[in-house]
Amino acid sequence: MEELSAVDSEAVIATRGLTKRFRGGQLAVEDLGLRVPAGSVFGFLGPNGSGKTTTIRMLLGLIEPTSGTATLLGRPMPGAARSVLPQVGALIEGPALYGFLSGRDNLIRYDSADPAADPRTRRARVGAALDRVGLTAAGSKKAKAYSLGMKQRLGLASALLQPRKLLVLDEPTNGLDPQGMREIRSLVRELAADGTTVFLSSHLLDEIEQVCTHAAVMAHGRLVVQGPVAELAAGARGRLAVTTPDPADAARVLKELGVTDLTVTEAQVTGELPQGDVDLADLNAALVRADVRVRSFGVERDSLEDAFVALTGEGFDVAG
Ligand SMILES: Nc1ncnc2c1ncn2[C@@H]1O[C@H](COP(=O)(O)OP(=O)(O)OP(=O)(O)O)[C@@H](O)[C@H]1O
Repeated sequence: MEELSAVDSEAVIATRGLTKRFRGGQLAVEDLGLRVPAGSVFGFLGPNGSGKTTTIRMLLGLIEPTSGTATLLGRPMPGAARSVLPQVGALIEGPALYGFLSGRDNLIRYDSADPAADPRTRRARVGAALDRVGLTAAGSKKAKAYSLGMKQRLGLASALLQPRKLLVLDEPTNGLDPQGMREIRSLVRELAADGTTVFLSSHLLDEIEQVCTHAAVMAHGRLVVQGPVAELAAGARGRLAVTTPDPADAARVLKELGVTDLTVTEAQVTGELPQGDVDLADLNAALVRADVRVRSFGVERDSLEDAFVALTGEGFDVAG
């Protein structure tokens, strides 16, 4: 078992051939090889139904894989669950809260259920966790009076009662308003700055771009791509945009130079840059030589969303 950690000691989560077929025959996750580097904020991205929750449940030892292996903090799951899980904070599905108890009392109750938690230091631990998520002032309010964002933060506080090497968050901003989303995102950044590896699933691309250092993209139970977010976004080519009072002439020149998928409007031409190395200065010079008057000239950087669509040929169910 120890060789597993020797193979990839810097990976906090590593899976090989991880597969889950449910009893009804539904193949939810297929041959997944995931690698989550230590210290990363890792976005696990995919449309609804692409297998994210099923993967997370296998990682945490809540369900058995049909085949393949998973290691968490270098130890095999589900075999090492008893020694590994105390170092992992998890928030999957909405947090289970007692509405009639205050936020603070919810955490006290949660902490009391942990046999390893010292009762003498409980109040201090709960106070620190409330402080961590910015709920100190609201700590004595009943949880049922909390906004969704506050409930989600209280759930995070419960995952932070003990020091954690890894936090696993399943759709932590689902159902939150923009302000609630921002709060969770900044909390995730703070936790990562303290050295905690954060693995979070989301179906929102811009969220992943804003907060994650690394990402993996799932579609139909399979891994499409994984790596540093900056590299994933660079995977898609940029789109050239030229603003000009002579769009027809500009389009003709650009076409001759290999620009494809041209779109011409009254004052602008956009198109896909040709494959390979293209010097934008040459394109601009060619336009000028052909007496095309250029007001602005540039490449619109593709987002991770463009990269995703290019890779999978599908978009996201953003409403879902
Ligand atoms: N217990 C189960 N029994 C049978 N099929 C299941 C079960 N759980 C999930 N599935 C199916 O497996 C596939 C992947 O589901 P999963 O919940 O892992 O996706 P997801 O990416 O987490 O989506 P969501 O964000 O909607 O939870 C879906 O087609 C789902 O219907």
